[in-house]
Amino acid sequence: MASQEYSKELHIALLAVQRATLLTKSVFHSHAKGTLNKSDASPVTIGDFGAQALIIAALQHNFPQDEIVAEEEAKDLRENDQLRETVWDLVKGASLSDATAENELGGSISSPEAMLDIIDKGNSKGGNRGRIWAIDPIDGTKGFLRGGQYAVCLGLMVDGDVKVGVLGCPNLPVSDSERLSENIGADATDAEGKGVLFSAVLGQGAQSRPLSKDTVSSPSSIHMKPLANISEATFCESVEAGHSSQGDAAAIAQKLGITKPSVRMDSQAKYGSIARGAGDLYLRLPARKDYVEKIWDHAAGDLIVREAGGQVTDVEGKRLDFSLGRTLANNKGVIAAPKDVHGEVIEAVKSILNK
Ligand SMILES: Nc1ncnc2c1ncn2[C@@H]1O[C@H](COP(=O)(O)OS(=O)(=O)O)[C@@H](OP(=O)(O)O)[C@H]1O
Ligand SMILES: [Mg+2]
Ligand SMILES: [Mg+2]
Ligand SMILES: [Mg+2]
Repeated sequence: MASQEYSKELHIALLAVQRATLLTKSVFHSHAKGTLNKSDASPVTIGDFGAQALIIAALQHNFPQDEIVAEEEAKDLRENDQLRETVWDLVKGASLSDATAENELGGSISSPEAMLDIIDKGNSKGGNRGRIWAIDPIDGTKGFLRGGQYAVCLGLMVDGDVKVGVLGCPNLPVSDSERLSENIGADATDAEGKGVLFSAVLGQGAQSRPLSKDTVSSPSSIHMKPLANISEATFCESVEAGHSSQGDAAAIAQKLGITKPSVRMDSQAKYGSIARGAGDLYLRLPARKDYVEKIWDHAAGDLIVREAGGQVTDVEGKRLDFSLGRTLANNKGVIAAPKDVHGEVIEAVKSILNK
């Protein structure tokens, strides 16, 4: 069989996300989390730094010419010896149990200094030319800290268009058929039956597979759930009220006749959940006028939902534009829904937001 376009990129992305996701799980279970507050008051942990180092190392080994846009930088680790050592201890011990898979990722990083330089390789400005990977080593860091939902996120853009996307969600159920419940955001655990990788390649559909400790497991195709009536929909939104205008979300739901309470969960696990039909809609309404969304918070999820039969736009109905640099400078908010009802949702969104 002729290999499909982007098959190597997908394979490496799956392995890299899997290895990094396992590192974040080990941080959750056995380490002090080394939490710092960044200048925007959001948290970053040793898990964020470690996962970013592992993913970039794997990309550099396989695709040395590619550029990388990643959320974190090594500055705090350069200034704090103890923090650097803690992250290094984690990173040097992280490997997939399958030797072939680990080899494909280039094996371990050689030294703490090399690790810092690797983390800082995620400083590309992004843009509309060439191959650029977008990495969010832990999306939903607050969810991660409280044992809720979070995701390790990786997307490949070529000339500003997302071609490959992978999400590692260790606290979501493996099963695609389990519908979302209200407490999934707060009470998630990575007990038996939990841990899933979502992926998509443009034009080739979307898939899920169980998170494993060695090589990647075999996939199942995922699809958004057909909605006979929009009023039956379950919609997802952010946990933090400050990230999304939840009063407006409730008004939009009411306008659409939706009576079920929203499911609040952190991270791109929201995109994965609707792509597999566990939920139906994702509403992310702009709350703070000055907040501009980052490409690493949406690249993989946008593609996975579209390849599962959904449409993803901003609140005005414009497709997300990943070609403008590190941010979605031309978009406000995100509305993701099955293709055939997306227009109806946008009309409701506009009617509430324009009031
Ligand atoms: N003010 C504001 N408005 C909107 N979005 C913001 C804001 N501040 C931060 N962020 C980014 O949101 C990422 C987490 O999004 P979530 O949907 O998981 O939000 S929430 O945690 O459920 O509130 C989170 O990603 P991580 O930093 O990777 O956790 C942030 O990049
Ligand atoms: Mg962050
Ligand atoms: Mg994020
Ligand atoms: Mg993050």
